[in-house]
Parts: sequence; C-alpha cells; structure tokens
Amino acid sequence: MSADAEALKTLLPEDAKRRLSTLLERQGAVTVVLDAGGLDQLGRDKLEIAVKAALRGAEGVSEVRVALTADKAEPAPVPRNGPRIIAVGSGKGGVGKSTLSANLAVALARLGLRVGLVDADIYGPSQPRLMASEGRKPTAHDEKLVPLDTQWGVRMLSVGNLVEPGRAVAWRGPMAGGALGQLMDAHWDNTDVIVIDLPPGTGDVQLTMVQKHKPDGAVIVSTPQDLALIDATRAMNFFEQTRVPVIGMVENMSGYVCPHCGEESDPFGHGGAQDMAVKGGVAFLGHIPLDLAIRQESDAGRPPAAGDTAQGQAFMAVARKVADWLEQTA
Ligand SMILES: Nc1ncnc2c1ncn2[C@@H]1O[C@H](COP(=O)(O)OP(=O)(O)OP(=O)(O)O)[C@@H](O)[C@H]1O
Repeated sequence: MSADAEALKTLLPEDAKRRLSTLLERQGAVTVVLDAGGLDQLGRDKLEIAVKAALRGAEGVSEVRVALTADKAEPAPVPRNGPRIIAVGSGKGGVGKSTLSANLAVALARLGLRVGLVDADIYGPSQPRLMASEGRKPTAHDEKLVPLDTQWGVRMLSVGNLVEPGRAVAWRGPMAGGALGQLMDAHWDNTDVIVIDLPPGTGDVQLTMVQKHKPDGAVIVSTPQDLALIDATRAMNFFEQTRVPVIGMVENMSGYVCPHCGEESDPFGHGGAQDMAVKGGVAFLGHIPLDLAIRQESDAGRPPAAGDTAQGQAFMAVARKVADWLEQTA
C-alpha cells in the first residue's frame, strides 16, 4: 500500500479503522471498502458519511468512494461455476455504454454463447427500450427473478422492467444495491456469460456492484474526445483499484458516416481511445462509427448487432475479441 493510503487511513474515524478491509488511493481517487457487519441501515449511512467527511478534505483527494460489505468473517467468494460476468463501464454518461452493452450481448449470442444482460444503470435504465422489452414484467419463483427472454436469444433483467419509468431516480445507495442484487441473484442457470450495463461513472453504486458481484472482466467505452478520455482513464483506474481485469477499450462515435453522401468525417476526433488503450497497456477492442442508423435502430428496439450491416459488423468485431478473451481466461 502506498504511503498516501497509509496516511489517509490515520484520518478515518475509529469505528471505520476497525472495520476497514481495503483503502486504495490512485490519482486522488480514494476507494474505501468497509465491513458493515452488524450495522442497521442508519448505522451504515452514518459510517459512510463519516468516512467521506474525514477523507474529502484531505490534501490531494478529489473523490471518495465507499463500499460497505457484509461481515468480514464471511468466506471469501469461491470461484463460481455459474456464468462469467463482464461489466461494461464508462467514465461518464452518454458515450454509448448502454448501446454497446446491448449489442455486445446480442453479438455474443450470435457467436453461440448463452448470454444474459443485466441493466445495472438503475438511474437511467435504457435496456428495455434497446432490447424491445418495454412494459414487460419478469416473473419470480423461489423468490428469485426469472430473466425475460428476447427475440435475439439474450435473456435480460433491468430495473426498468421492475418499476415505473423514472421511479428509481430517487433511490439512495443501499436501495440501489438491493435492486442490483436481485437482478444478479436471479435464475441465471444455463447462461455462459452475463453482460452488465453499469451506471456511468465510478461512484459508490459501481463500487458496491463490483465488490459484491466480482466481474471477471470489464469493457470500457469512450468517445474519442479528450474530455471523455480523461473520464475513461478514471474508469480504467477504478477497475484496476477494484482488481477487475480490463478486457479492453471500445471507441464509440468514432468517425461520422454521412447518411447522404457516405463521406466520413471525425466530429469527435478519431483514434483517441485507441491511443489511450495502447498507452495504458490495455487491449483495443474496436471502433464503432457515429452513425444515425445506430441511434434510429437502437431507439426502435432493433439492436444493429443482430443484422449484417456495416454497423452490425462493427459490434460483431468487438464481440469476437471479447469471446476470445473469455476463451483464453476460461
Ligand atoms: N455509435 C453511435 N452512433 C450514433 N448514435 C449513437 C451511437 N452510440 C450511441 N448512440 C446514441 O447516443 C445516445 C446515448 O447512448 P447510450 O444511452 O448508449 O449511452 P450511455 O453511455 O449508456 O448513456 P447513459 O450514461 O445516459 O446511460 C443514444 O441516443 C444512442 O442511440
């Protein structure tokens, strides 16, 4: 552990020091994992607030994320025989993370895998629209949700299928964590891989999700713009800190193909994410063009990856690399 992290540990309230499992610091972003065993909701809230208050003012700290886990005495997670888990993350919203997640799931299914899709983007669930399951409600048996079937062979669960649109927006961290737990602990038998569409950013909800459900790997989506790339770096650091291997980076909205004349231009630049992947030592999984057809088809609930258009091929190329990674790390 670096000297900075050691110094930060001394600033924690006494109770938090006793409960500390991990404290990591990277470029001003501090990740704190605490054992919240025996605490009720009020106690958990107080602990989280106290830790954030203690560290936020500290020199060089720009961001504090807190994850509260169950009792420390609980056995460490054993290797699962269940589905592999791939988290799709981004440093910020609007870069096409949900679009990529849906199309990656459909493309992996086309490659012959049995695929599940979990929409963990609880504050803006868009998978029901992208996967044409709006208004459908999953059933439950044995107190576990049964994923919805879709016409592309991908089974899915989204908070958007559980609550009325807009209702989840007011949820606080623990409620959000509970809802995500239900989506993950569902009947995912006969599934090879679950693709999780994470909420944008690198905050507490993402941290809890990653701590609790231990993805096997992460795919990071970015646009080629400089600002988006700064955020993508944060996402990369986040997965590194939480010990989730980064499978690679996808550059979305890369090169604009004019629907009228077919000419290609680069409104957001081109290749930035690829350069960053190379510099950061992570694999580059491919470019997805900025193409009106992708938005129109996605909005209409027809994932482009299901077709053989140029857009569909771009998603298939990314999925092939992810499938290779899954095979190599099996
Ligand atoms: N390659 C693309 N070409 C054209 N439009 C795209 C492309 N990728 C995504 N979009 C559009 O951009 C918008 C944002 O995409 P999306 O919802 O997937 O992003 P997000 O990163 O998941 O956003 P949020 O963080 O808000 O959930 C959508 O309208 C989507 O259809």
